[in-house]
Amino acid sequence: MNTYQYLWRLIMNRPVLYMVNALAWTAIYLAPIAPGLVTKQFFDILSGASGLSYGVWGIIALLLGATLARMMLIVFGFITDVHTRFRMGMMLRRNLLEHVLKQPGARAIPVSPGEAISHFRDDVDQSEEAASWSVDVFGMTCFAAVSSYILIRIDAQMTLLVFLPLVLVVTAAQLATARLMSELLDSVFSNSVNLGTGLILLLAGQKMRAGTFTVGDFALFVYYLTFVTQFNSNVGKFMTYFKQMSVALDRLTFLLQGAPAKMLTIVKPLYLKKRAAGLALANTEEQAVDSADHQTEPWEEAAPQPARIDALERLEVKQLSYRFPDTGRGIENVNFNLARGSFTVVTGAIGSGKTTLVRALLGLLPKTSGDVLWNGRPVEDLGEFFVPPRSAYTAQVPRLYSDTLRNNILLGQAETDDCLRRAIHTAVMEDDVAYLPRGLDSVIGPRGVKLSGGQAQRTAAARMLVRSAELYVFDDLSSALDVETEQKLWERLFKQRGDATCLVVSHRKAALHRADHVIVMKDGRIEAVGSAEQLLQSNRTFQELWYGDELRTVES
Ligand SMILES: Nc1ncnc2c1ncn2[C@@H]1O[C@H](COP(=O)(O)OP(=O)(O)OP(=O)(O)O)[C@@H](O)[C@H]1O
Repeated sequence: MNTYQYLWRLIMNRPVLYMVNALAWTAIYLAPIAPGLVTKQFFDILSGASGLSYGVWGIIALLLGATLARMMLIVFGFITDVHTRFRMGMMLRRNLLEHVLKQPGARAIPVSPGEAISHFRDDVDQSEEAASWSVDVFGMTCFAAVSSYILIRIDAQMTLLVFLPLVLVVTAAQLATARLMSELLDSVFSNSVNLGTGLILLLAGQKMRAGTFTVGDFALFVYYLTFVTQFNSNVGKFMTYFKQMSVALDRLTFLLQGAPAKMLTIVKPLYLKKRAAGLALANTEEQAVDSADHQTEPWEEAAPQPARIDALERLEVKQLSYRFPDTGRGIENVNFNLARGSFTVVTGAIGSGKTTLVRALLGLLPKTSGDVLWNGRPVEDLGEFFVPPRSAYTAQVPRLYSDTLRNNILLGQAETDDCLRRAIHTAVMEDDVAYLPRGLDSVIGPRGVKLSGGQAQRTAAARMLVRSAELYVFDDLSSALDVETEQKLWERLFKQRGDATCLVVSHRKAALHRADHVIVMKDGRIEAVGSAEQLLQSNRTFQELWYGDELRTVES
């Protein structure tokens, strides 16, 4: 999709609303034609070049009426413009977000979250801006056409001088490279218009002396020139915005990671609340889209019933592989089974593939090959399947938000019974909550900066434990915990988990001791499987990890 097609598809998002907006702004830009002609008449009357047809008060009343009418048009134009822009921007953000949310969680965006947010904000704004200015350019072109027709009829030579700067502007904007900033273009525009004004003054003086040009004509030229100035700089602005829109399109397409750019502009319902006032037309369009795709708004539907799930008896992972496209590293042909109620620890040296394994299993990374079977049935879409109440997951790096501790843990889930208190207790957070100035209602700062590393990890654990799940997956939960706290955490978890199944990435003895099975990873493959006792006898990697941990404990 090139930039023209992108602009066209944005416009076709709400074609009727766009047309209403274009008509409103065309009327606004054409509005000065009438007061220009009235002004000419006024000065011609004063200088005696024309007879008195309306009277001076009549002319003043006409000017006031034209100004009032233009003001009302401008108010209407702003309303239509806001509606048009808002819907374009919402459509882009909605479609982009839908795409991102459907991607495997760990590869949802190809850039950092901060960069993605700025693409969502700035690139969408740039696109909206260019689309919105296309309306102004159309309106101003209509003004240029009508005014030049009137001016040519008065004096063709002078008209050329008025419109000469326009030609310069369009050429300058066309030649402008990415490095030529819009400020520089602006200065080119205003100076070329000043030049034009000077030339008109020089020529008008001569012609007025020769009697071929009236004071009214002069007033009309100067009056229209003001609007031609606007036209010049706005055409230039549109061209600059259009170029920026092309960059914005590239960035937004990059976020789609290979998906077709057309999906950005697919028209889908926005679920905007219907307004009592506002544009009847816009409402009609909204309703048309709504009735085509959806009969009711999501919040008007009955609350979704919790998914009926098939309790986990046995999870089988067969030949699971994933390779990172850039490094070629990852996991290769991983096979293991988890029985209901078992506690399995995945261990291995740094970079051996533990995180990649759990992420590929949960569909957070798109598996290259292999199968996952839940009670013997293959799971089609791992990312959609492995969510509460089937499974809950704590990532190695907790993702916390600038909100209260309570909201960070609940993450939108309703606070029922004493689930929150139990989750906090299992995650060994009760003392931290007691010491925080406002307890669970303390705001923890951007990314949870007000919490220590251990507190942040336990908050993430509480977030997972507050959800009841058949399968709990912990990725190196204890890396920022002291040995004593970690010991407590596993003890409490063992007491409270019932027959939930646990898959834990860890190299710590507190977890390894409790494991029914330990899986040792090396270079992306399973090197050995067994109990900690068996592996201590037979596996060198495991021995190194075990004694290395002991050494670290002694040193600390
Ligand atoms: N985002 C990534 N892009 C490319 N390669 C990656 C990426 N993440 C991990 N890898 C590579 O994949 C391999 C497995 O990494 P992984 O993070 O799964 O190891 P790990 O055993 O979990 O390590 P750690 O103990 O540090 O968490 C490593 O060689 C690593 O360099």
